[in-house]
Amino acid sequence: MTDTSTETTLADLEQRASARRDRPSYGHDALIACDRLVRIFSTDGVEVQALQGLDLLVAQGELMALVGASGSGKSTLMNILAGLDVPTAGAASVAGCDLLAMDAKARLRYRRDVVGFVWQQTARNLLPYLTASQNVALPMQLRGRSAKRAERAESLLTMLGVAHCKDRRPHQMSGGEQQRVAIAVALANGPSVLLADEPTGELDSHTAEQIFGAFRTANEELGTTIVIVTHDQAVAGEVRRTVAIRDGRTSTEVLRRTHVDEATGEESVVAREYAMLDRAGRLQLPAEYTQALDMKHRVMLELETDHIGIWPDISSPSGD
Ligand SMILES: Nc1ncnc2c1ncn2[C@@H]1O[C@H](COP(=O)(O)OP(=O)(O)OP(=O)(O)O)[C@@H](O)[C@H]1O
Repeated sequence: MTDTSTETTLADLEQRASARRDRPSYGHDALIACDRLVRIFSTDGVEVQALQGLDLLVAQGELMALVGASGSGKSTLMNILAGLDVPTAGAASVAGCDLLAMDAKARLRYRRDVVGFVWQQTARNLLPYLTASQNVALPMQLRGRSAKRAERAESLLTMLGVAHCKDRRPHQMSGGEQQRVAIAVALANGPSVLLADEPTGELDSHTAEQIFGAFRTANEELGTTIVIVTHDQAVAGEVRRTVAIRDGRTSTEVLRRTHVDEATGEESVVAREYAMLDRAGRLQLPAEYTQALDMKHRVMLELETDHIGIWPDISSPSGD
């Protein structure tokens, strides 16, 4: 006699297929969604895999930082998100724009209206022969906006604390003032996302703090989603979420939340580090952890009710 209870019927298969179809896609509710992003550069027959299947989700209204060693892929990712470069494989979308499918016209519109960027080199952000106000008005002019350009430029400069620079050209401003004007330029057309690649790299720590304050103001007052690449630990420590990139992939993430002591009412920021788990179940263990326990090619796993234990392979003493 056959056991019909374990048999899969055609109806079961159809139901499973339709459940898979109806499942929300990866990152469907995120403003920025990078899914297994790959970028390979080929120069003189040598291939460099700058991004090796990077996953990243950023929610609307977030202010977050990206950190990582030199060469880990941060600028490559930023250039892709800025619409200046195209990934080799994977998927990436920002505010509903598919970054792999845009034609030249859509790409231009994307760079003008959807994203704003601030670069490390202060000189790259502003035109030297225009005043601060004219620099901020320029993106609006290029978009064909004729009314209230000067008014909006002035209100952005005021919001970022550099109204006193409105009639000055870049060489008449300090590095910090130039970067704050650069943030105003990036915000001119009301982008959904502001990207900043090492915006405080050329500045001292006090000025860097002021620049970070300007990003926070933009985030809080305009609701702009902001992603900042930084080497600056002080900047990274100011945001709620810092994602670390290692070898072209997101590896760990630090989340910070405000804790209020019940007895004293005192507020403190509690930071917690997490490892990233991708959809295939891959986990990157921090090198310090694996080295401390001499974990090499294999580890033992055990599923407990509320956690998974990971042990070194004791079957061979060296783990080899
Ligand atoms: N246009 C290019 N052609 C060839 N290789 C490139 C190119 N751009 C980046 N790379 C390589 O890709 C890898 C990642 O570079 P990327 O500039 O994204 O790193 P990064 O994390 O921004 O580094 P840094 O902090 O030093 O700016 C590096 O190995 C780099 O040499």
